[in-house]
Amino acid sequence: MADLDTPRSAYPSTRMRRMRRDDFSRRLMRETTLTPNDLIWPVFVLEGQGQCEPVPSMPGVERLSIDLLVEAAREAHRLGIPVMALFPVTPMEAKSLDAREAFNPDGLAQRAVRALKDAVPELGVMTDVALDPFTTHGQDGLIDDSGYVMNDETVEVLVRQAVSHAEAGADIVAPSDMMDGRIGAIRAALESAGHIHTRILAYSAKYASSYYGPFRDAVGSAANLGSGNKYTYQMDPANANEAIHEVALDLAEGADMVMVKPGLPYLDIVRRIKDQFGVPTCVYHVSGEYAMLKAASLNGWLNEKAVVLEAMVSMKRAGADGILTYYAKEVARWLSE
Ligand SMILES: NCC(=O)CCC(=O)O
Ligand SMILES: [Mg+2]
Repeated sequence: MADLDTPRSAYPSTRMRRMRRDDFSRRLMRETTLTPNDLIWPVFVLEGQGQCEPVPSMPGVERLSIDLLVEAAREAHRLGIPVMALFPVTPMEAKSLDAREAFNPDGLAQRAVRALKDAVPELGVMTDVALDPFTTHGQDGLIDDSGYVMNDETVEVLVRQAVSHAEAGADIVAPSDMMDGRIGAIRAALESAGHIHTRILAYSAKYASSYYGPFRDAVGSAANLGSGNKYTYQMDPANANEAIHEVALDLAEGADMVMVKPGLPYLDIVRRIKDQFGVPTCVYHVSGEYAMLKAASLNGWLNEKAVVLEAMVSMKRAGADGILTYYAKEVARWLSE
Protein backbone atom coordinates (compact mmCIF):
# COMPACT_ATOMS: atom_id res chain seq x y z
CA MET A 1 0.00 0.00 0.00
CA ALA A 2 1.29 3.46 -0.84
CA ASP A 3 2.03 5.45 2.24
CA LEU A 4 -0.14 8.37 3.08
CA ASP A 5 2.21 11.05 1.78
CA THR A 6 2.61 9.47 -1.67
CA PRO A 7 1.48 12.11 -4.19
CA ARG A 8 -2.04 11.39 -5.47
CA SER A 9 -3.93 12.59 -8.42
CA ALA A 10 -5.91 15.67 -7.58
CA TYR A 11 -9.43 16.84 -8.31
CA PRO A 12 -11.19 16.11 -10.59
CA SER A 13 -9.59 12.71 -11.26
CA THR A 14 -9.88 12.16 -7.53
CA ARG A 15 -13.33 12.86 -6.16
CA MET A 16 -13.59 11.66 -2.55
CA ARG A 17 -17.37 11.74 -2.79
CA ARG A 18 -17.47 8.92 -5.40
CA MET A 19 -16.92 6.29 -2.78
CA ARG A 20 -19.35 7.94 -0.37
CA ARG A 21 -22.13 8.12 -2.93
CA ASP A 22 -23.85 4.77 -2.31
CA ASP A 23 -24.46 2.53 0.63
CA PHE A 24 -22.62 -0.41 -0.98
CA SER A 25 -19.38 1.51 -1.42
CA ARG A 26 -19.65 3.18 1.98
CA ARG A 27 -19.96 -0.29 3.49
CA LEU A 28 -17.10 -1.60 1.40
CA MET A 29 -14.63 1.05 2.58
CA ARG A 30 -15.72 1.17 6.21
CA GLU A 31 -12.55 0.89 8.31
CA THR A 32 -14.00 0.07 11.71
CA THR A 33 -16.67 -2.46 12.59
CA LEU A 34 -18.38 -2.72 15.94
CA THR A 35 -19.79 -6.05 17.13
CA PRO A 36 -21.15 -7.34 20.45
CA ASN A 37 -17.74 -9.04 20.88
CA ASP A 38 -16.32 -5.61 21.67
CA LEU A 39 -18.53 -5.07 24.72
CA ILE A 40 -18.12 -5.55 28.45
CA TRP A 41 -21.22 -4.85 30.52
CA PRO A 42 -20.64 -3.32 33.99
CA VAL A 43 -23.36 -4.13 36.54
CA PHE A 44 -24.12 -3.10 40.12
CA VAL A 45 -24.88 -5.96 42.50
CA LEU A 46 -27.15 -5.72 45.54
CA GLU A 47 -27.76 -7.91 48.58
CA GLY A 48 -31.15 -9.61 48.89
CA GLN A 49 -33.63 -11.42 46.68
CA GLY A 50 -35.73 -9.91 43.91
CA GLN A 51 -34.11 -6.51 44.46
CA CYS A 52 -33.98 -4.09 41.54
CA GLU A 53 -33.18 -0.46 42.31
CA PRO A 54 -32.89 2.26 39.69
CA VAL A 55 -29.83 4.53 39.85
CA PRO A 56 -31.27 8.07 39.73
CA SER A 57 -28.25 9.70 38.07
CA MET A 58 -28.11 6.89 35.45
CA PRO A 59 -31.66 6.42 34.10
CA GLY A 60 -32.04 2.94 32.61
CA VAL A 61 -29.36 1.44 34.90
CA GLU A 62 -30.47 -0.77 37.79
CA ARG A 63 -28.77 -2.32 40.78
CA LEU A 64 -29.70 -6.01 40.90
CA SER A 65 -29.67 -8.72 43.54
CA ILE A 66 -27.88 -11.91 42.52
CA ASP A 67 -31.01 -13.81 41.44
CA LEU A 68 -31.98 -11.02 39.02
CA LEU A 69 -28.37 -10.57 37.98
CA VAL A 70 -28.30 -14.18 36.80
CA GLU A 71 -31.35 -13.54 34.61
CA ALA A 72 -29.72 -10.41 33.20
CA ALA A 73 -26.55 -12.42 32.53
CA ARG A 74 -28.46 -15.02 30.51
CA GLU A 75 -29.84 -12.23 28.35
CA ALA A 76 -26.41 -10.59 27.93
CA HIS A 77 -24.99 -13.93 26.87
CA ARG A 78 -27.83 -14.43 24.38
CA LEU A 79 -27.04 -11.01 22.95
CA GLY A 80 -23.44 -12.08 22.35
CA ILE A 81 -21.80 -9.93 25.04
CA PRO A 82 -18.61 -11.78 26.06
CA VAL A 83 -18.02 -10.38 29.57
CA MET A 84 -19.81 -8.83 32.52
CA ALA A 85 -17.98 -6.70 35.10
CA LEU A 86 -19.31 -6.79 38.67
CA PHE A 87 -19.47 -3.85 41.06
CA PRO A 88 -20.91 -4.73 44.48
CA VAL A 89 -22.99 -2.28 46.50
CA THR A 90 -21.66 -2.89 50.01
CA PRO A 91 -24.09 -2.33 52.88
CA MET A 92 -22.84 0.43 55.22
CA GLU A 93 -22.45 -2.00 58.12
CA ALA A 94 -20.01 -4.13 56.12
CA LYS A 95 -17.65 -1.17 55.48
CA SER A 96 -14.64 -0.68 57.75
CA LEU A 97 -11.31 1.11 58.00
CA ASP A 98 -9.41 -2.05 57.04
CA ALA A 99 -11.82 -3.02 54.19
CA ARG A 100 -11.82 -6.65 55.31
CA GLU A 101 -15.13 -7.33 53.54
CA ALA A 102 -13.20 -7.03 50.26
CA PHE A 103 -11.72 -10.52 50.67
CA ASN A 104 -14.60 -12.22 52.45
CA PRO A 105 -15.02 -15.54 50.57
CA ASP A 106 -18.77 -15.14 51.09
CA GLY A 107 -18.85 -11.46 50.19
CA LEU A 108 -21.38 -10.15 47.70
CA ALA A 109 -18.93 -10.05 44.77
CA GLN A 110 -17.64 -13.55 45.49
CA ARG A 111 -21.19 -14.97 45.75
CA ALA A 112 -22.20 -13.19 42.55
CA VAL A 113 -19.22 -14.69 40.68
CA ARG A 114 -20.11 -18.20 41.84
CA ALA A 115 -23.76 -17.77 40.87
CA LEU A 116 -22.90 -16.46 37.41
CA LYS A 117 -20.27 -19.11 36.64
CA ASP A 118 -22.73 -21.73 37.79
CA ALA A 119 -25.65 -20.46 35.68
CA VAL A 120 -23.88 -19.15 32.55
CA PRO A 121 -20.41 -20.72 32.50
CA GLU A 122 -19.56 -19.51 28.98
CA LEU A 123 -20.01 -15.86 29.96
CA GLY A 124 -16.76 -14.22 31.11
CA VAL A 125 -16.95 -12.73 34.60
CA MET A 126 -14.73 -9.85 35.58
CA THR A 127 -14.35 -8.44 39.08
CA ASP A 128 -13.27 -5.06 40.37
CA VAL A 129 -10.20 -5.16 42.61
CA ALA A 130 -10.24 -1.99 44.72
CA LEU A 131 -11.22 -1.09 48.24
CA ASP A 132 -13.48 1.93 47.76
CA PRO A 133 -16.77 -0.01 48.12
CA PHE A 134 -15.49 -1.42 51.43
CA THR A 135 -13.87 1.52 53.25
CA THR A 136 -15.77 3.85 55.57
CA HIS A 137 -13.96 6.83 53.96
CA GLY A 138 -14.57 5.80 50.33
CA GLN A 139 -10.88 5.84 49.37
CA ASP A 140 -9.49 2.97 47.28
CA GLY A 141 -7.01 1.96 49.97
CA LEU A 142 -6.07 1.96 53.64
CA ILE A 143 -5.28 5.40 55.05
CA ASP A 144 -2.76 6.64 57.62
CA ASP A 145 -3.48 9.22 60.34
CA SER A 146 -3.17 12.08 57.86
CA GLY A 147 -5.66 10.46 55.49
CA TYR A 148 -2.96 9.51 52.95
CA VAL A 149 -3.71 6.25 51.11
CA MET A 150 -0.86 3.88 52.03
CA ASN A 151 0.45 1.98 49.02
CA ASP A 152 2.06 -1.23 50.22
CA GLU A 153 -0.44 -1.93 53.02
CA THR A 154 -3.24 -1.49 50.47
CA VAL A 155 -1.57 -3.83 47.98
CA GLU A 156 -1.58 -6.61 50.60
CA VAL A 157 -5.37 -6.32 50.89
CA LEU A 158 -5.81 -6.10 47.12
CA VAL A 159 -3.88 -9.35 46.74
CA ARG A 160 -6.20 -11.11 49.17
CA GLN A 161 -9.22 -9.64 47.40
CA ALA A 162 -8.01 -10.72 43.94
CA VAL A 163 -7.21 -14.25 45.10
CA SER A 164 -10.65 -14.54 46.72
CA HIS A 165 -12.24 -13.52 43.40
CA ALA A 166 -10.18 -16.10 41.50
CA GLU A 167 -11.14 -18.75 44.04
CA ALA A 168 -14.80 -17.89 43.49
CA GLY A 169 -14.25 -18.47 39.76
CA ALA A 170 -13.63 -15.00 38.32
CA ASP A 171 -12.17 -15.18 34.80
CA ILE A 172 -10.70 -11.69 34.87
CA VAL A 173 -9.62 -9.64 37.87
CA ALA A 174 -9.41 -5.92 37.20
CA PRO A 175 -7.46 -3.82 39.69
CA SER A 176 -8.88 -0.29 39.43
CA ASP A 177 -7.12 1.22 42.43
CA MET A 178 -3.90 2.67 40.89
CA MET A 179 -1.59 1.55 43.70
CA ASP A 180 2.01 0.98 42.56
CA GLY A 181 3.18 -2.61 42.24
CA ARG A 182 -0.22 -4.24 42.67
CA ILE A 183 -0.22 -6.01 39.30
CA GLY A 184 3.04 -7.81 40.07
CA ALA A 185 1.92 -8.72 43.58
CA ILE A 186 -1.45 -10.02 42.37
CA ARG A 187 0.12 -11.95 39.51
CA ALA A 188 2.61 -13.64 41.85
CA ALA A 189 -0.13 -14.58 44.33
CA LEU A 190 -2.39 -15.97 41.58
CA GLU A 191 0.44 -18.06 40.15
CA SER A 192 1.43 -19.47 43.51
CA ALA A 193 -2.19 -20.30 44.35
CA GLY A 194 -2.49 -22.21 41.07
CA HIS A 195 -4.74 -19.66 39.34
CA ILE A 196 -2.56 -19.55 36.28
CA HIS A 197 -5.45 -18.88 33.87
CA THR A 198 -6.89 -15.86 35.66
CA ARG A 199 -6.51 -12.84 33.40
CA ILE A 200 -5.55 -9.47 34.78
CA LEU A 201 -7.06 -6.38 33.20
CA ALA A 202 -5.07 -3.53 34.71
CA TYR A 203 -6.68 -0.14 35.00
CA SER A 204 -3.28 1.29 34.05
CA ALA A 205 -4.32 4.79 33.07
CA LYS A 206 -7.15 5.68 35.40
CA TYR A 207 -7.59 9.41 35.61
CA ALA A 208 -8.80 11.44 38.59
CA SER A 209 -11.93 12.31 36.64
CA SER A 210 -15.11 14.13 37.54
CA TYR A 211 -17.01 11.81 35.20
CA TYR A 212 -17.26 9.10 37.91
CA GLY A 213 -19.93 10.91 39.93
CA PRO A 214 -22.97 8.78 39.00
CA PHE A 215 -20.97 5.56 39.62
CA ARG A 216 -20.23 6.69 43.17
CA ASP A 217 -23.96 7.30 43.66
CA ALA A 218 -24.67 3.83 42.26
CA VAL A 219 -22.30 1.95 44.60
CA GLY A 220 -22.99 4.28 47.50
CA SER A 221 -19.40 5.48 48.00
CA ALA A 222 -20.11 9.15 47.25
CA ALA A 223 -21.34 9.83 50.78
CA ASN A 224 -18.32 8.06 52.29
CA LEU A 225 -15.87 10.01 50.15
CA GLY A 226 -17.54 13.34 50.91
CA SER A 227 -15.34 16.20 49.73
CA GLY A 228 -12.32 13.87 49.48
CA ASN A 229 -10.45 13.35 46.24
CA LYS A 230 -8.17 10.69 44.70
CA TYR A 231 -5.39 12.93 43.35
CA THR A 232 -2.59 11.08 45.16
CA TYR A 233 -3.16 7.89 43.19
CA GLN A 234 -5.32 8.49 40.12
CA MET A 235 -3.74 10.35 37.19
CA ASP A 236 -3.86 14.04 36.35
CA PRO A 237 -6.11 14.55 33.29
CA ALA A 238 -3.39 16.78 31.85
CA ASN A 239 -0.90 13.91 31.45
CA ALA A 240 -0.31 11.50 28.59
CA ASN A 241 3.35 10.39 28.79
CA GLU A 242 2.66 9.26 32.32
CA ALA A 243 0.00 6.88 30.98
CA ILE A 244 2.59 5.23 28.73
CA HIS A 245 4.87 4.83 31.73
CA GLU A 246 2.04 3.28 33.78
CA VAL A 247 1.13 0.82 31.00
CA ALA A 248 4.77 -0.24 30.53
CA LEU A 249 5.03 -1.02 34.25
CA ASP A 250 1.76 -2.99 34.39
CA LEU A 251 2.74 -5.06 31.36
CA ALA A 252 6.14 -5.80 32.89
CA GLU A 253 4.36 -6.87 36.09
CA GLY A 254 2.14 -9.34 34.25
CA ALA A 255 -1.04 -7.60 33.05
CA ASP A 256 -2.80 -9.39 30.16
CA MET A 257 -4.82 -6.34 29.19
CA VAL A 258 -4.69 -2.67 30.05
CA MET A 259 -7.41 -0.07 30.45
CA VAL A 260 -7.87 3.61 29.91
CA LYS A 261 -10.58 5.34 31.92
CA PRO A 262 -12.65 7.46 31.22
CA GLY A 263 -13.33 6.88 27.51
CA LEU A 264 -14.21 9.60 25.02
CA PRO A 265 -12.19 12.43 26.60
CA TYR A 266 -9.11 10.15 26.65
CA LEU A 267 -9.05 8.53 23.20
CA ASP A 268 -5.66 10.09 22.45
CA ILE A 269 -4.33 7.93 25.30
CA VAL A 270 -5.96 4.79 23.88
CA ARG A 271 -4.39 5.44 20.48
CA ARG A 272 -0.92 6.06 21.92
CA ILE A 273 -1.05 2.89 24.02
CA LYS A 274 -2.25 0.78 21.12
CA ASP A 275 0.42 2.15 18.79
CA GLN A 276 3.21 1.80 21.32
CA PHE A 277 2.46 -1.61 22.85
CA GLY A 278 -0.01 -3.39 20.55
CA VAL A 279 -1.55 -5.23 23.50
CA PRO A 280 -5.24 -5.87 24.29
CA THR A 281 -6.51 -2.46 25.32
CA CYS A 282 -9.84 -1.66 26.92
CA VAL A 283 -11.57 1.62 27.49
CA TYR A 284 -14.22 2.50 30.06
CA HIS A 285 -17.14 4.60 28.84
CA VAL A 286 -17.85 5.74 32.38
CA SER A 287 -20.98 6.64 34.29
CA GLY A 288 -20.74 10.37 33.59
CA GLU A 289 -20.43 9.71 29.88
CA TYR A 290 -23.49 7.47 30.05
CA ALA A 291 -25.39 10.13 32.02
CA MET A 292 -24.60 12.86 29.49
CA LEU A 293 -25.84 10.88 26.51
CA LYS A 294 -28.87 9.59 28.41
CA ALA A 295 -29.91 13.00 29.72
CA ALA A 296 -29.64 14.66 26.32
CA SER A 297 -31.55 11.78 24.72
CA LEU A 298 -34.32 11.90 27.32
CA ASN A 299 -34.65 15.60 26.63
CA GLY A 300 -35.02 14.92 22.94
CA TRP A 301 -31.80 16.84 22.23
CA LEU A 302 -29.85 13.92 20.77
CA ASN A 303 -30.80 10.73 18.92
CA GLU A 304 -29.75 8.14 21.49
CA LYS A 305 -29.07 5.17 19.25
CA ALA A 306 -27.10 7.27 16.77
CA VAL A 307 -24.90 9.04 19.32
CA VAL A 308 -24.24 5.92 21.39
CA LEU A 309 -23.19 3.89 18.34
CA GLU A 310 -21.01 6.79 17.21
CA ALA A 311 -19.34 6.91 20.64
CA MET A 312 -18.71 3.16 20.53
CA VAL A 313 -17.25 3.13 17.04
CA SER A 314 -15.03 6.08 17.95
CA MET A 315 -13.55 4.16 20.87
CA LYS A 316 -12.93 1.18 18.63
CA ARG A 317 -11.41 3.40 15.92
CA ALA A 318 -9.04 4.83 18.54
CA GLY A 319 -7.72 1.31 19.11
CA ALA A 320 -9.87 -0.18 21.87
CA ASP A 321 -10.40 -3.94 21.77
CA GLY A 322 -12.92 -3.94 24.58
CA ILE A 323 -15.39 -1.25 25.65
CA LEU A 324 -16.93 -1.21 29.10
CA THR A 325 -20.27 0.49 28.77
CA TYR A 326 -23.55 0.67 30.65
CA TYR A 327 -25.10 0.75 27.18
CA ALA A 328 -23.75 -2.75 26.35
CA LYS A 329 -27.14 -4.48 26.10
CA GLU A 330 -28.76 -1.72 24.08
CA VAL A 331 -25.76 -1.62 21.75
CA ALA A 332 -25.84 -5.38 21.25
CA ARG A 333 -29.57 -5.17 20.48
CA TRP A 334 -29.14 -2.26 18.06
CA LEU A 335 -26.35 -4.13 16.27
CA SER A 336 -28.59 -7.13 15.75
CA GLU A 337 -31.49 -5.12 14.27
N1 LIG B 1 -13.89 1.46 39.31
C1 LIG B 1 -15.03 2.05 38.68
C2 LIG B 1 -15.09 3.54 38.84
O1 LIG B 1 -14.29 4.07 39.57
C3 LIG B 1 -16.06 4.46 38.11
C4 LIG B 1 -16.67 3.94 36.87
C5 LIG B 1 -17.73 4.86 36.30
O2 LIG B 1 -17.80 6.05 36.61
O3 LIG B 1 -18.53 4.37 35.50
MG1 LIG C 1 0.40 1.94 38.03
